[in-house]
Amino acid sequence: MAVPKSVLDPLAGVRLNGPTEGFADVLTPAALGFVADLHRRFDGRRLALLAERVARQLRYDAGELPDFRPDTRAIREGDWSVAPIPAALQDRRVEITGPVERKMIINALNSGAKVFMADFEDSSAPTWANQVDGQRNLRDAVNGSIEFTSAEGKHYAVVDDPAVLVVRPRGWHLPERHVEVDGDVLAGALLDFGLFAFHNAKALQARDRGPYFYLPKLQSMEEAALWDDVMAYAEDALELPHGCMKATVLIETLPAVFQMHEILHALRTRIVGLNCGRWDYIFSYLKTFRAHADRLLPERGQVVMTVPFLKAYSELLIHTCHRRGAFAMGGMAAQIPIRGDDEANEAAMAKVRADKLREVTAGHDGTWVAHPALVPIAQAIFDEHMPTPNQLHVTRDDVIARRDALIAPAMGTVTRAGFDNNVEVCLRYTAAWLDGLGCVPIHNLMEDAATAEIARAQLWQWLHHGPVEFSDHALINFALFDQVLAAHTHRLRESKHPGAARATQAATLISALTHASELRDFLTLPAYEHLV
Ligand SMILES: CC(=O)SCCNC(=O)CCNC(=O)[C@H](O)C(C)(C)COP(=O)(O)OP(=O)(O)OC[C@H]1O[C@@H](n2cnc3c(N)ncnc32)[C@H](O)[C@@H]1OP(=O)(O)O
Ligand SMILES: O=CC(=O)O
Ligand SMILES: [Mg+2]
Repeated sequence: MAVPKSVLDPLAGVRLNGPTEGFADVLTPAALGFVADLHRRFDGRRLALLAERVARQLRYDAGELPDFRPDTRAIREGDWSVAPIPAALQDRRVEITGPVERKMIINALNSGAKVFMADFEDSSAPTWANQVDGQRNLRDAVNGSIEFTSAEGKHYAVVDDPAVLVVRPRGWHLPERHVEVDGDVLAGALLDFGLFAFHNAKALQARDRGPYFYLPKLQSMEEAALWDDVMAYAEDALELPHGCMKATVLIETLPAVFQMHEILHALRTRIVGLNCGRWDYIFSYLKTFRAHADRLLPERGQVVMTVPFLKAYSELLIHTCHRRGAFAMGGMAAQIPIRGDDEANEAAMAKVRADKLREVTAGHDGTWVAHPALVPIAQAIFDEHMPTPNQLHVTRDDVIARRDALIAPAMGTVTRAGFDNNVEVCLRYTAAWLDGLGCVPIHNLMEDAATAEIARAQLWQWLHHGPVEFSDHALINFALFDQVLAAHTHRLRESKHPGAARATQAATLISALTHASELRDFLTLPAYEHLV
């Protein structure tokens, strides 16, 4: 591996605040020097873009509504396409996602899915050990040496023709406090991207696969351009061909839906597609309109992809991508297999099938699943309705970009059960996350950082924009919230659920965030203060 020329004294100015024992093979001086170099070149821009997010949100709080940008009209109306897409990514009909845990990586690579998105974001709790072990696991997956033996003696190894690996680093907002450069805390995104690229890009490039990334939670084309510059610099520094690092961007914030052409354009030499990250998108809708009492959402179960603002978003994404030669990936249905109850399982699988059928017939080129058992289900539907590797030819010229449709309020109700479920999910997810688990099943649904954030943001809105009524006309109030939270905290503490030992700590956090007069941007930022 060539060491970037700029890294003359790799460790000068780098301080590790986490344990290093057992991590030396990942945290090599050259790898850390590379990451520090990225920090010095790009962190100032990252911080400025995060400040722009705050300023943008203040404008929304003051009544402004998100809209298409007048200054980028030429990009939207111009005639251009993204660069050709590599063979390994031409057929992405089913993508499995999951945290960077060793056994799950092997299971995901073997799942039969075309792509495995290895996730340092929504499904990962960024403990220092999770981050560094995750990098080692991915390096071993790339070099073909990954194996695992469970406590029960079951052996795991990767089969022939595994899924294509795509890595999702953390979003721009998350810090990695275990690494400081020149006294600044490193960005989680730069650590995840930097270590993965440093250890694997060349090896991947040498095969018919490459260094491929999913980029989460972007709000603007400038944030996309920052990623483009980081990747271009990394390609030079690691002596890789320009454009070999490929990106798929999640459109999972409300501001970003108004800049899809612009984001594709900013990354046009390396972007492969956009993905409908529906859960964060709903969370972002809630956050963007945190001061708009006329745009509260009904309970989570009613905010499905056929609700007008979500339908408008997914269809505009398909139309935009296909106009530019990029793939329009679908998203994640939250249902997972239910063991021991055939009827409930069949009902859950029917919901997954319906969701995938909607996606493929709308024109999506592929979709996400959360669990290996869902791969054949999603694949059967895409195989039946998408005989070609993708459907770039489905242009969806019927779709018109209309601001009001993209922000339309959603009708529905809040039931006592929906309120109770939001409290339970917030609490149990936060407790599991504090215990180092970033994705857990709760009542047979996958819950991760994005789905839990919806629950948290909704509770805040219903309580602060009151009086909000339940469907039975009783009022939602803080006394009830406190009572329901206390009951769930007690139940969790007594249970064997993940995070049971963290129940009280999680409850204190959720209570503070819900009572606070301002809706905080991310649950994971204050929670990170408590993570080891
Ligand atoms: C909003 C978004 O960002 S979506 C993307 C982020 N979310 C995700 O990636 C979801 C990932 N999924 C998961 O973490 C898990 O499926 C959960 C937590 C939802 C459920 O996990 P479990 O309850 O352990 O599932 P279950 O017990 O049915 O697992 C059965 C087997 O499948 C494996 N498995 C389950 N999900 C996955 C996965 N996503 N990838 C790889 N293997 C998996 C398990 O490791 C287990 O393997 P084993 O039989 O060899 O021991
Ligand atoms: O990252 C995906 C989402 O739905 O959020
Ligand atoms: Mg997300």
